[in-house]
Amino acid sequence: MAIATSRLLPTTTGPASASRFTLFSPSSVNYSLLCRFSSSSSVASLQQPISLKFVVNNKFRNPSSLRICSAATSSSMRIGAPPEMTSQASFLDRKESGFLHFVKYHGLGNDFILVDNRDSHEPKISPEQAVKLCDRNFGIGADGVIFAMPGINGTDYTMRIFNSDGSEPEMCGNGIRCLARFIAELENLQGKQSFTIHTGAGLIVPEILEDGQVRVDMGEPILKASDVPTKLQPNKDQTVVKSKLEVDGISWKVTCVSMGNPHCVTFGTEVSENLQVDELNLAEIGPKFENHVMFPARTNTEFVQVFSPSHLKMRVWERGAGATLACGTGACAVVVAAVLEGHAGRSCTVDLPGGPLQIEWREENNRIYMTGPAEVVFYGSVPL
Ligand SMILES: N[C@H](CCC[C@H](N)C(=O)O)C(=O)O
Repeated sequence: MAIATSRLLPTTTGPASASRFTLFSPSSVNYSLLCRFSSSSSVASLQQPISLKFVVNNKFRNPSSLRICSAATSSSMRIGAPPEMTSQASFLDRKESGFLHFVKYHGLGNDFILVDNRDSHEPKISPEQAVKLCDRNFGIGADGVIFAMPGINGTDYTMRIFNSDGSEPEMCGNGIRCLARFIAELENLQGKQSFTIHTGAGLIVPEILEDGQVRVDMGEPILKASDVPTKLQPNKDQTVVKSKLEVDGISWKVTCVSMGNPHCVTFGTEVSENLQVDELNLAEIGPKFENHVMFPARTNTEFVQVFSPSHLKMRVWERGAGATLACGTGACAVVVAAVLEGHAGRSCTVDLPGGPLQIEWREENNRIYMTGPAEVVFYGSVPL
């Protein structure tokens, strides 16, 4: 009997006895469950279907039985999967109509709903549906929805992505690492793999490494002001490096870089270059950069602190997603800006709130390489 281990993650912060769990069961079946909570001796016997959210350490492939070891309880619980779940068919093969079957992934906490869209170049859901599904209270909760689609012009696959506000960006660094791992799972591929992915930023090549991390050739940075795009007055070489941007009466020094999507990188203001990023009120200042008139396509904004020429710390306010725990294209733009402004070398560790990324801007080919994790959070189905 296959035992898939998992951990319960209470989705509420209330006392353990009040923990509520949400499972997106791969079908409409819910589970009845007997729960013992460590904070009370009474056994809460819940006969009506409730649901659980759990992190499945193994693939949800043959869950003839699941042992649930709850973080909220000291005891383990056993639930039986409904009959149809015990077939060899993997959850990933489910195709019931009227439901969206998805896998939730995250790259350093920048989280996405991944959809197997290999049968069509048309996304399975609309931007409006993506907004609803990304809602962290009324939906699944995510920074965006990513579609694995058939390749174009000889690439293995195509990636399209909707931000949580429904807008469609050209590229997503953390997202393409998650997409690579998702594709490997769909194709049942183990070990080192690399894929050619057509994106709005052109050809991107993620490679799954032996240790499960993903290294991505993110292509070349775009520095020409009109291509970022930004309306800021460019320097003689058409780039915007350490230029002045007025936001709410404060003069920021910014460098603008596109990784297929626009980025405005700042290390500080005209008055103080030594930014303490943890002190920033992103919710207050982020939207003013994102929607600034100088960025006709809006912009992602990265606020950077320099620890050393090879160690940077950043926080990000993303276009169409707000403050996220990580931004892969943003980390790449940050290293480019740090080199151009003379703060750092071409190989850096970039600390993000969700964890570190390794970024290298190679001089010999002008391409940027990003290395970082991509993890499954849970599998689910949601009625459309
Ligand atoms: N919100 C971004 C797309 C996602 C980028 C970020 N999540 C990454 O990892 O690169 C934009 O509208 O350009």
